[in-house]
Amino acid sequence: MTTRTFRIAAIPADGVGEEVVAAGRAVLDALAEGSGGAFGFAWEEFPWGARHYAETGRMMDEDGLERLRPFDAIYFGAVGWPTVPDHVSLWGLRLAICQGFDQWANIRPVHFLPGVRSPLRSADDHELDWVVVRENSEGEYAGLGGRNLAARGPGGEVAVQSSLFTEVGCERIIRFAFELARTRSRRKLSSVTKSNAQQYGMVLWDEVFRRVAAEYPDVETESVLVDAMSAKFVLRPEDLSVVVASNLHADILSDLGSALAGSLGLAASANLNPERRFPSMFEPVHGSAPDIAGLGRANPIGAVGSAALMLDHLGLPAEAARLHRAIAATTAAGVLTRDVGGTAGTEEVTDALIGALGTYGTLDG
Ligand SMILES: NC(=O)C1=CN([C@@H]2O[C@H](COP(=O)(O)OP(=O)(O)OC[C@H]3O[C@@H](n4cnc5c(N)ncnc54)[C@H](O)[C@@H]3O)[C@@H](O)[C@H]2O)C=CC1
Ligand SMILES: CC(=O)C(=O)O
Ligand SMILES: [K+]
Ligand SMILES: [Mn+2]
Repeated sequence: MTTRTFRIAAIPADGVGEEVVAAGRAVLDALAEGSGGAFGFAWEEFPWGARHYAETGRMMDEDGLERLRPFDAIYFGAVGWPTVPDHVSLWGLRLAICQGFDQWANIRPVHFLPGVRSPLRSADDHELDWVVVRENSEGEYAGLGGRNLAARGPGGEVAVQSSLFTEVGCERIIRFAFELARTRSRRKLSSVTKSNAQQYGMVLWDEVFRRVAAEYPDVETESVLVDAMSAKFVLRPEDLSVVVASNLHADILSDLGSALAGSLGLAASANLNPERRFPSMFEPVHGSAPDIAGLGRANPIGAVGSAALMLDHLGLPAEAARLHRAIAATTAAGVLTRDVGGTAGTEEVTDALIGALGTYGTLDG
């Protein structure tokens, strides 16, 4: 049998990023070992993050993007630590990679897991299953603006932070979301907007949504203002399937969604360059969680779910499904970290996931 070896760049970065990336790597290596040599991972780990910044003055090396470019995928933890201003660390690493590699589609699924109690208690019996599709290249995170102290003197500083909405940028993410909606049992796409207050960018977004929607008559659509959508996430979660939103709106809504599923520690994400001109990057939705970092308590499921999204992207859908089954078997067995009401540590959950791969994982995979 020939072995397909995938070259993966691991960037654990800061805080719990280190713990959950180690967990994800262990689970992926166990999966590869169980494949009987069909595939394997060649890892290279990059020590970028806040510690690297303290040593070098940079979050990542100057030639970082060039060095990452040949990899099949990037497996990322989380960036940010109290020693570095958050806007410096975020722009120096995660946004530098996402925008530098035109990873314009950020996929963030939310679903219930057996054995994990959602704060939406009445919804626990429903199949809650959404995908938030986040515009990941422009919008409110275009980095456009400036600060001007000189013009108005001390105490009068002015800052401008502009959003950029391009027709091309709106269309590609909205079309991507329609295509995704078509693959799901509930063919519905909800567009998140704020065009009542933001009369330029969000109105363009709405117009593109309506125009593209005409090409997908088989997909049910709705356009919902972001404030109302946040209420709908809580009150009518079963009415959502695919939700497409701007960079900022989807950032906020995806944290809300993962909290409603039980914890931020559960949520997975993929930063995709759909044209595959550049490597895509897979990371849990959560940040570096300085409040629990280093204690061995981080929930690894968001990072492991992100590894499943990476397997799908690498053309290994059966292996991705196997990983999802191992996650569900582990939570159903009550092996849970503290954030979801259990007592297990990161390593215990990781061991249970690896064990589940060997038993439940092979049922029909
Ligand atoms: N993509 C990225 O790398 C992101 C980085 N950040 C950065 O992370 C740092 C901390 O940001 P916060 O606002 O505190 O958000 P956070 O997501 O790191 O933490 C929010 C809350 O969720 C909990 N939590 C997060 N991940 C968890 C896990 N795996 N298991 C159990 N509990 C978990 C934390 O303990 C905390 O109470 C900041 O520097 C921020 O800029 C924040 C979000 C995303
Ligand atoms: C930066 C951040 O919060 C995110 O990418 O989700
Ligand atoms: K992250
Ligand atoms: Mn976020």
